[in-house]
Amino acid sequence: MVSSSYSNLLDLATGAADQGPAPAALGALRRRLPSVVTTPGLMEDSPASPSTPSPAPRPRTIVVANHLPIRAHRPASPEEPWTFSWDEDSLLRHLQKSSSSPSMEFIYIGCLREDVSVPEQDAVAQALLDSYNCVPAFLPADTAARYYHGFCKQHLWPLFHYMLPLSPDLGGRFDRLLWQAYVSANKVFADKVLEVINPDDDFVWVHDYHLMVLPTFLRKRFNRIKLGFFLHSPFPSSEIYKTLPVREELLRALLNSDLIGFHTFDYARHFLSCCGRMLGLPYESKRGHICLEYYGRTVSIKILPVGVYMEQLNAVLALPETEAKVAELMETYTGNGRVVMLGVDDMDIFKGISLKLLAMEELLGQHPEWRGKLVLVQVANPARGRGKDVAGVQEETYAMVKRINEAYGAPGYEPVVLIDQPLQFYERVAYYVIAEVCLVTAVRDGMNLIPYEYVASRQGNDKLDRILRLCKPEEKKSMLVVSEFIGCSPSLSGAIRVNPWNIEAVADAMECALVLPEKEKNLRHDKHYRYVEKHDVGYWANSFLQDLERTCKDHSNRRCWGIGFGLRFRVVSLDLSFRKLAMEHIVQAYRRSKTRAILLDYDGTLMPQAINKSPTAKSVQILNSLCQDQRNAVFLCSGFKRCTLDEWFPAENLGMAAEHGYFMRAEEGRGMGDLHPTRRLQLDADCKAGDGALHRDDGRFDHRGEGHRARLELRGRGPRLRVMPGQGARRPPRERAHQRAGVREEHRALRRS
Ligand SMILES: O=P(O)(O)OC[C@H]1O[C@H](O[C@H]2O[C@H](CO)[C@@H](O)[C@H](O)[C@H]2O)[C@H](O)[C@@H](O)[C@@H]1O
Repeated sequence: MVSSSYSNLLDLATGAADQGPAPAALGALRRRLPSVVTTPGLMEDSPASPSTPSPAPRPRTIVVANHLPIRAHRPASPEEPWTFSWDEDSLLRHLQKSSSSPSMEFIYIGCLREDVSVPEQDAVAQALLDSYNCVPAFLPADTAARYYHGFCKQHLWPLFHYMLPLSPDLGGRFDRLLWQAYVSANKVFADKVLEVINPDDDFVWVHDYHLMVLPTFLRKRFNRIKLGFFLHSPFPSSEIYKTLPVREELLRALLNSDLIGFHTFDYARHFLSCCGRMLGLPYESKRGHICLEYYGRTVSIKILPVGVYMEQLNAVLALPETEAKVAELMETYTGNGRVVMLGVDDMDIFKGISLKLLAMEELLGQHPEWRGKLVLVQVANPARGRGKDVAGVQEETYAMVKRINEAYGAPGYEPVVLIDQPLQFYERVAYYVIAEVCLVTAVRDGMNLIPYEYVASRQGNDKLDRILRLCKPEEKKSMLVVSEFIGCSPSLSGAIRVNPWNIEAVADAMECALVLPEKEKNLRHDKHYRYVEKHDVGYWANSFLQDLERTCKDHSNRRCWGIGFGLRFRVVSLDLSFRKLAMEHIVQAYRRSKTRAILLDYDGTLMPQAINKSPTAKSVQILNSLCQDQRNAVFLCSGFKRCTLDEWFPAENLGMAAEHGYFMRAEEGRGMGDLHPTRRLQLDADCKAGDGALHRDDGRFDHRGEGHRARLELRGRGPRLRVMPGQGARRPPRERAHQRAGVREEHRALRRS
């Protein structure tokens, strides 16, 4: 299937720059080398003789993310080596541990959270590779700061969470230096992938907004790379996204992936609208999958929210320290007749902690019966970004907690308990176990797994049931109050959904969550638990990787050409049967034929992409002589204005579609000239007057004329005109029949042309 979005087929046809996969020899060499090489040195020959058939390679997925799922421990003295351990809280680690394909090997590429000095880097890289299959990316300190704290945290993160940089104090204005650092950092990650990849066999899975231009670097090197991308943050509405000065670069870079994943339907919808509105790319549904066609490549869209790692949660629930902590918390709270509501959030501007506190204040104000009884335990993890906005959130939180506790507290009773020290995972789980309600009032969050963790923890186990004094499994319950602006919200149909900005409504929802009949709480819990257990992180990862494999299975049946510079690089992919037209074939066919339709494009095809866009005298002369030949129907398509084309191409008998088909001039008696003349003139006249023609964002022009509606579609498979009887003035039946016949004829004429 050939894309309608080729901009320059001549570029493509010169084909010299086929940057397809490495030639066979290089491919074989790469396979003979160990998969990963990080330190220079002599390689031993492969033990297998050339005639020994090599075993089928083990499938590998290279997982690339900003941070490795590793904790690095700095040595006490420079003589000692660094030590490492897995970061058991990392989603990327969970992804591997819950993979359903035991033969799949995972390699991780990412930064360490700790700074490693340049002389130590080789040893650290080797140790990580040998023991953890991890390849660290080391960024120069200034690039790292500008890339992460700069472009990621100051620009992308706020914008993707709907915060516009309206002033230097609010969000911060776009800074091109930070953008350049982002691109450079992505390039460092790309180089690491290129060091380890077996391009014919390996899958690459890139994670999150930190690495959005990485797909372009990778596809540039290996045109047929099997590449997936998952965005963990929200993808904002196109009205927000389009304010980003590098909006097109990021979209085009993502489109160099084969599969792009989002947590929710809305994020995917926003991305697709951006592709439609900013790049003119429509999407389609192919056998139940949403796809975009980008220069002949199929880019699939995956909508699947991530899940929690159930095995780990169950293991932590069974720990003796968890049981001890649960018993301790039961004594502190339940033993004293308290009911706990729980919030667990990073202390950042999008988590809505202060809105939650306002709602708690409102609840206690409106419902005196809860005073002395209800406790909001708010766990606040340290923010991951830095800046005055974070300090502002902290200040406001402390002030509000103080105010509420002063207003409604009593000796031995604090309505709000703020825990702003990092908790161990088992401690957090213990809080989940004893909490009657979990509250998430973030104003924006990509997904947020806190409600899932809470539900799974409330399911608990037999021992915890005894500590909680639950007699029957049916008595298990959990209640969720969640913001409608977070990614997990659509999956939690039993949660009470709130607009976190509506303080009274949140307070009502909190109260409702407390007083709902027990039976109702049991049912909601059961429903959520069944969902959370099934849709765990393994389900998510396996489903993504399966879709990636499916999307890439045709790669070897395509011919690929890389075109475009820098971040405009893209791959044109064509069927294997596609052949470059040879001049002698054209000349022979031209001589043989008696009736010829010659369709020409004037935007970069007939003439080079030049500053002076007017045709050369020679082009005009050739065009004139083509038009003079009675056997030829010549038609010129262009994005230029009609008056400009009229001036440049005075040839008689030349058909023309100006402004990408908005204006059509048919060469009389042929091609477009076969259109029903009255209708065509009427349409043309109306369009000229700007009357009744409506340009839509999806590349369609709708026109309402007397008694008919016309739609000119410029996207997809090329210009198409559909004329339909309208709801306007009704005509007599005979005239209507005549009209329909005319419409059919127009249709046929257009298809022919
Ligand atoms: O702070 P960063 O290092 O830039 O990382 C951003 C966040 O990444 C992770 O959260 C995101 O992915 C989660 C899982 O898909 C999702 O639940 C969450 O909504 C996303 O924001 C990480 O869990 C966060 O701590 C980071 O802030």
